[in-house]
Amino acid sequence: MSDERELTPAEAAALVRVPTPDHAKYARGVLGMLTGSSRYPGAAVLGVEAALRTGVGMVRYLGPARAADLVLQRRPEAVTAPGRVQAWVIGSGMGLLSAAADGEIEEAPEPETAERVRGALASGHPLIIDAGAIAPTVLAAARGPVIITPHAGELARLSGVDVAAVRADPGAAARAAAARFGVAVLLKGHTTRVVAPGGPMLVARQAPTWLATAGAGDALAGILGALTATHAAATLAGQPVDLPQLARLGAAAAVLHGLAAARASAGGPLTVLDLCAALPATVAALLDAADR
Ligand SMILES: NC(=O)C1=CN([C@@H]2O[C@H](COP(=O)(O)OP(=O)(O)OC[C@H]3O[C@@H](n4cnc5c(N)ncnc54)[C@H](O)[C@@H]3O)[C@@H](O)[C@H]2O)[C@@H](O)CC1
Ligand SMILES: Nc1ncnc2c1ncn2[C@@H]1O[C@H](COP(=O)(O)OP(=O)(O)O)[C@@H](O)[C@H]1O
Repeated sequence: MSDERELTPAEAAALVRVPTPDHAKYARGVLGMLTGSSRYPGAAVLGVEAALRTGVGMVRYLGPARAADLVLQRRPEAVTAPGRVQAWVIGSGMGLLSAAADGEIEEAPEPETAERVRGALASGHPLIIDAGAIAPTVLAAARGPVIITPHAGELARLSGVDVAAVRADPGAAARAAAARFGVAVLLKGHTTRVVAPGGPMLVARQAPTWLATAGAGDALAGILGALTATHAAATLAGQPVDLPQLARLGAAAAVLHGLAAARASAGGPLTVLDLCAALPATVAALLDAADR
């Protein structure tokens, strides 16, 4: 018997924090992004674009200089100066990061970026860990609650198993990694599965197959980052961003991502920037439907 359960659009809508009249940018939430590299600067641009269009008080983009220039060209709203942050996205478009037991990052595009990654891992804030940062040593250095966002290949690498084993039973592979590493796991694919250790298996299936396109995962990390930062900013009044809540936010991000992809696709191909452009109307439609 499958223990999978689809997160409904109404549940996803309930996880979107709508700003109230007394909200200013810091109260809405600040997302820090350590993404991109000179090899993959586009991943930084896509993640920032997706986060801003999902809705957040501020994005601080703190990755390497070339990527920062491109991010600012596309999105002058992004702030590239360090400062207050309530949640972090780390890893999309970065090389393989590995942290030694003492928290030392051995490989990173630039020393300043490595230092910032160390700081983010030690901050205690919720962490969305993507792509090359999905490594046991990085997870061991993380102090805050973590959700990882692997595709099947990245989950296989993390778990030390063959990708065929992940594909044969993706739910079991995600659940095993969650238990082993003490993190929430969002395993991407046509069906995206999200699970926290010992929690229910939440799934999202809204995405059209046209979504299998380079950079789609970078946008998903940005969407999840925005949802997480807005919740982390409200922790005192609301539910803490613990692992079960991170899993719910992950499933809500996957629902939004899939619905925005469907809206952008309209039955045909889409680009990731098309998906991002469709996010505000997708959020509005989700909230509108939940209101009725
Ligand atoms: N415009 C950009 O800057 C882009 C940057 N990207 C970044 O590129 C880096 C590498 O991404 P990839 O892991 O896709 O790299 P690769 O395409 O180099 O793949 C690495 C390995 O993972 C396997 N793999 C890839 N997708 C898989 C899947 N869905 N299931 C099973 N195995 C899979 C590949 O076969 C390969 O063995 C990441 O940091 C990513 O964030 C990508 O998101 C593409 C767009
Ligand atoms: N066949 C598919 N149908 C629908 N969505 C898919 C399919 N394959 C992949 N996706 C989605 O596309 C995105 C790809 O992310 P990822 O593998 O990280 O690629 P990239 O690193 O190029 O961004 C994920 O959100 C995943 O759920």
